[in-house]
Amino acid sequence: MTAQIDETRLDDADVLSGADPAEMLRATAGAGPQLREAVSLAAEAGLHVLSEEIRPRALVVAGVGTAARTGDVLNAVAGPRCPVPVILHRSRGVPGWVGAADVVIAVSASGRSPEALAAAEAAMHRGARLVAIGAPDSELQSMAERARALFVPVPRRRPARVAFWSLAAPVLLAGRALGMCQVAEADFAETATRLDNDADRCRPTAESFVNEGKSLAIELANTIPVVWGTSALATVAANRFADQLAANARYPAIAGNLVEAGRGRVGLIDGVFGSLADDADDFFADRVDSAGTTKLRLVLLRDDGESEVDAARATAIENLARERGIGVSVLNAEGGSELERLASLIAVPDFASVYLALLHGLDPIAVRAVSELKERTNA
Ligand SMILES: O=P(O)(O)OC[C@H]1O[C@](O)(CO)[C@@H](O)[C@@H]1O
Repeated sequence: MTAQIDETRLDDADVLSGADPAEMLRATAGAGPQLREAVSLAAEAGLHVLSEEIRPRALVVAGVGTAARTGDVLNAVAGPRCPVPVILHRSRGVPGWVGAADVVIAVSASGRSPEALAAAEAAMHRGARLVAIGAPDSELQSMAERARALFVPVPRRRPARVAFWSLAAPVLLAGRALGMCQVAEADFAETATRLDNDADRCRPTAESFVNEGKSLAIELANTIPVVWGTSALATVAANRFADQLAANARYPAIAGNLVEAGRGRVGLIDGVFGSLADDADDFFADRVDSAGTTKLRLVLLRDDGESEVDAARATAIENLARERGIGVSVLNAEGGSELERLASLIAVPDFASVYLALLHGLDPIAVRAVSELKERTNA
């Protein structure tokens, strides 16, 4: 059964502000200024000194949730020519092989996730070069000071997922200083401008028919989103979208790379949430409680960086889905640099996840289940 929705809610300013008491829309619109601020905070923190050091054997990005996504961003922007492996570590501590030849970047917006703190501590004991990124005056900052490590402050923003660019920029700048990726100052500036422009296009006062954030939310309403990226970079954006759909809108979403999708997951389109959902509609046609069945919606995040094979796969999967009556939304990356293209695939989906929450009358910030889980596990 699907939930009743009233699309006009999204074009009613009172409804939007009433359902968004902690102003998630405003926070989402601040992505551009946030990126500019993060670049200058990272410069003040002196990350450039890393360029004077010997290139590490490996770089470990340690953290959870949004903090961990920053490692995906570095990997995607650095691309396949990256001379140093970037390893994401999402549990406490660091991998057993980490030693003095490695760099550990501990990332935590609050500066207190047990995973990032344990990683910072382990890096200290193993003699690895530590860089810490997180809230000022936090446990992570104290630990960085004890270790005489570089520390980049991240202005406190709640929830942590809003701080995506504050966390990602210093990780990229550390990667650049270590000779792992090339991101020019102009790339950051142009990316911030793109984020500003996308925020303007998705602003609450722009009506649904001209507002891609709202229209994507409406397309996804009452569906199970399946978000596939056609390149490594687009896959980072796909995973970020799934994170945002879960946390902001409480929607389950499947995300990944099109290559993997083509090796098995594409079978979803023939299942009970795919083409069989139409038969279920017929079956329930006479029942009063039937308000339509939940069906997949395919979201393709496409990028000029995709290979010819991936482009052909994307078109084929799009057609297969449409032939089965499954709706498809396609977003194309725009911009010159990897960073800007990534941002172009993150900005509108970020807004869509917030508008989808508001469409259902859900506060996008207060996620009760997360708070309850933390209380019950003291985490
Ligand atoms: O970046 P932090 O503060 O370490 O938080 C890690 C993750 O934990 C959460 O707060 C959920 O518990 C996420 O929102 C966040 O990405």
